[in-house]
This record gives sequence, C-alpha cells and structure tokens, in this order.
Amino acid sequence: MTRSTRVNVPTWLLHFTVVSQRVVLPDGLKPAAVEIQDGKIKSIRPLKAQHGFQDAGEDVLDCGDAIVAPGLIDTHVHMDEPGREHWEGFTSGTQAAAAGGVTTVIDMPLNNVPATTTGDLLLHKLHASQDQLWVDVGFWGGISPANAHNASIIQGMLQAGALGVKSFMSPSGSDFPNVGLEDVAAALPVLQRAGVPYYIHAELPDLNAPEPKGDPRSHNTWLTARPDSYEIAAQSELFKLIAQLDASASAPGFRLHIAHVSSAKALPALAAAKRKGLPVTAETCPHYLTFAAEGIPDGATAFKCAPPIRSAANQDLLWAALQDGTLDSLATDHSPAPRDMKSLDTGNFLTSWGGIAGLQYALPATWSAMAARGLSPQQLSQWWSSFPATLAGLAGRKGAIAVGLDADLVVWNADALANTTAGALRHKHKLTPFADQAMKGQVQATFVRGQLVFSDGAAFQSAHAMLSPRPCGSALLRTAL
Ligand SMILES: NC(=O)N[C@H]1NC(=O)NC1=O
Ligand SMILES: [Zn+2]
Ligand SMILES: [Zn+2]
Repeated sequence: MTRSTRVNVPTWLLHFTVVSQRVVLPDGLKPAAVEIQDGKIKSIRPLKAQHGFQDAGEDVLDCGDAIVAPGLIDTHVHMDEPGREHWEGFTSGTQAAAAGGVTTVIDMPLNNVPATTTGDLLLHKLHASQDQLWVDVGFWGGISPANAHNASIIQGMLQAGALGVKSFMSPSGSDFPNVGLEDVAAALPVLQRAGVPYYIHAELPDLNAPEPKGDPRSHNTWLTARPDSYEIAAQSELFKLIAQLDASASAPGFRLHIAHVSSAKALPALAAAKRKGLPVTAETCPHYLTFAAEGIPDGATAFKCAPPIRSAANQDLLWAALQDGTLDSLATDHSPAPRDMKSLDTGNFLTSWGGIAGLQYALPATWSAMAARGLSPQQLSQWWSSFPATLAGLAGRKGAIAVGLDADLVVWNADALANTTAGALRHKHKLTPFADQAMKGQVQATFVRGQLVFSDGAAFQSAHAMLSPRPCGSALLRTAL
C-alpha cells in the first residue's frame, strides 16, 4: 500500500550535516556530526569535543553546545478534527508540536466528530488532515461498545492505517462511549493477533459513589470525585483479562497500554503485572509530574483533567516509577477546549471541560523537572522518543538518532528558559496551566525528515536548512510504513 500524504521537497535542500557537542545517540550523549540526506540519517560520525567539525565539502549546521536529540513522539494528542477544529485542529496542533520539538504525534480517535470507530471514518479524518500537517501524524482507532464485538470493523480500522486502538473505561466527556469489561475482553484477541497496542483510559468509576460534595471551585472537590480507587480498579480488571489470554497467540507489537497514570497507588499492581511478564506498559504526563493538587488555586480550571492531578507526595512516586521502569513513557494527553467550556467565569471544576492543553510545552515541562532531579537528556529521549516509537510500531523508522532512521530532530538548549508567553504559543486556545511558567529547555529548531519546521530566530536557518514554507508532515499509516 502506498497511501500517503507525503510532500516531496527537492532533495538538494535535504543534504546537510548537523553538528553538536551534545548529540543524544543510543549509546550516550556525545559530540557528533549527523549527516542528513533525503529525509533520513545517512551517517553519524564522532567528533573530538575540542576540535569541532571541519570538512569543507559539507553543508554544516553547527549547533555548538545545544542538545541535538530525536524529535519527541507524543502518542496521546487530541487534534479534534474533523468536527471540532474550533477546539484545536491539525494546523494549529501540528504547528504547536513543531514549536515544541515534537516531530510525531499520534492522534486520538476522539474528540473529533464523529469519533474514529471505523476504517471509513479514519479515511475521513485522513482526508481532513490533508495539507495541514507540519509534523508527522499517526492515528489510533476507537473501540466502543458498538464495534468491540465486530472483528471485521476493528480489522478495517487497522487496514485503513490505524496504528492501534483506544478505549475509555469511564465516560469520555465527549461523544465516544466508554466500554465495559466484556467489550475489552471481546476486542483483546483481535488486537493480540494483529500485533497492535490497546491504549486504555483506565479509570473504573464506582457507579454507587455519591455526588461530589464540597466547594466546586476547589480542585479538592474534583480530586475526591475521581479517587485513586478508580485507577486501581480499572487496572486490576484489565490485568485479569490480559492474564487470561493465550500468550502464544500474541503477535509482536501487541500490548495493553495504560494511558495517563496519575495514581501512585496503582503502581504496585502495575509493577507486579510486569514482573509476571504480562504485555502491559504505561505512561504518565508532564502535568502529573510538575503540578501538585496542593498548589492548584481555587477556580483554576486550566488544571482540570481526568484522572486528576494528585498530591506532591504522589508525584514523587510517579517519578520513582519512571526511573525504575514501572512507567514506560510520557505523553501530553493534549486535550484543549474553547475557553467557554472551561467554566472560567464560575471557576467550577465540576462543570469545566476536563482536559489540559500542553502539547507545545512537553519538552520544557519535563526537562525543568528532570534537571532539578539530576536526570539526563538521554533519559528524556527514552521516555519521549524511544519508547513511544516502539509503542506506535514506528521503532524501525523513528525514535532515535541512528543511521537509516527518519531525520526527526530537535535542537534544544538545556539551560535557557522556554518562551511560555501567549504570543509564542501555537495552540488554538491560549489557556494552559503552563502559561508563563519559568521552564528550562528552550526548543531552538525542529526537523521533520530533514525539513526545518520550526526555528527560534534565524540561528538555524541557512541555505541548506530553510524553514519549510508549507506543511510537510506525512500521515503515518500502519499499512504504508
Ligand atoms: N475527552 C477527552 O479528551 N478526555 C481527556 N481529557 C482528560 O482530562 N482526560 C481525558 O481522557
Ligand atoms: Zn484519557
Ligand atoms: Zn486523552
């Protein structure tokens, strides 16, 4: 299959060498010269730190001490198009990604309308995305009670190019019905045989829970409405289902992936499931790692998301779980909405849209907190590029700086502050809890398959790396990889 929206840029624009004293390579942070041709990494040569790069015959983009890393792969983004492009949309969403050093996003099957639950609806979304993509974009299909029991519809989504599928176990807040355990159980063997991930929003609500009490302007009221027990219960039920599968029937690439783990209390069972060898992985998000419930002001609904942001003590345990491998990756769950849906006039956490806009700030939010903990840029690339590429089935093509892979690169300064003013923000809506935060990790340039899609000032533009004049991202379809 060759279905693709790739735009061909003349190859003479795409032969140059990126040089830096700090390139994130699979075996460490090193001085290196990365040669790019035809959108791929053609060669990687070591550099002597004290000498710099000297080869008169090559077009060199010298990044000095800036970090050159694999572009980030955000596997959890709601672009909301078609149908809710007034919430975000592919143009603003992928421009924000580019400005944030995110070179690939995988779009969720909701909150676009209708939700992406058939192959035809995926093609409809693909059509809507045409000529709007500034970074590469893949798609998850959606599993709801309406298609979970129909293997040919699920296979149809995969044949149309979905990289895997996604379900909610609690109401999604939009028009994508949540599944029950019987639906998950029906879909799992189909996904297992197909070798694709099953991404799950794992909160299992207690249907007998009383209506939330307390001041609706207090984040604490929202927190008590979405207790840790919802995450614990959902994961526990999922692990039981996964354990019942015939492991020998799993094609490579199949796994259950737990979206946005917020509760540290769910981590011991997750770690135990992994120790048993169950095909389970999990992510958390920058907002859970950088904000704490104690610090959320009354009425500040920009912070509302599900599962909710929990305590500072909980946050420390999420960091520990990332470091010990219980959590595998990071993703933003970028889920913006128009201002009026965030109940800013009343500050009511119970009526506000649940969803945080953070796509453009993935790198600085993560890095600021990592730098404070003494963690390394390689570690950031593991959580933001390497594992996400594996999850999305893109590991042979993206997620590392290695010969033969797509030249998806982010050049970033580890010490400079990111510009977090509204003027620099490319999201369609400027409401974000990261607004005006002092965060280290300034993205200086972003390359998607060798094409410059973002440059902070003129420093990284040259005759050989000119800012792309038009959307040059591709749709990443499973059937065309
Ligand atoms: N519908 C939707 O995007 N929901 C997301 N928002 C959020 O805070 N958690 C989600 O799963
Ligand atoms: Zn979710
Ligand atoms: Zn989401």
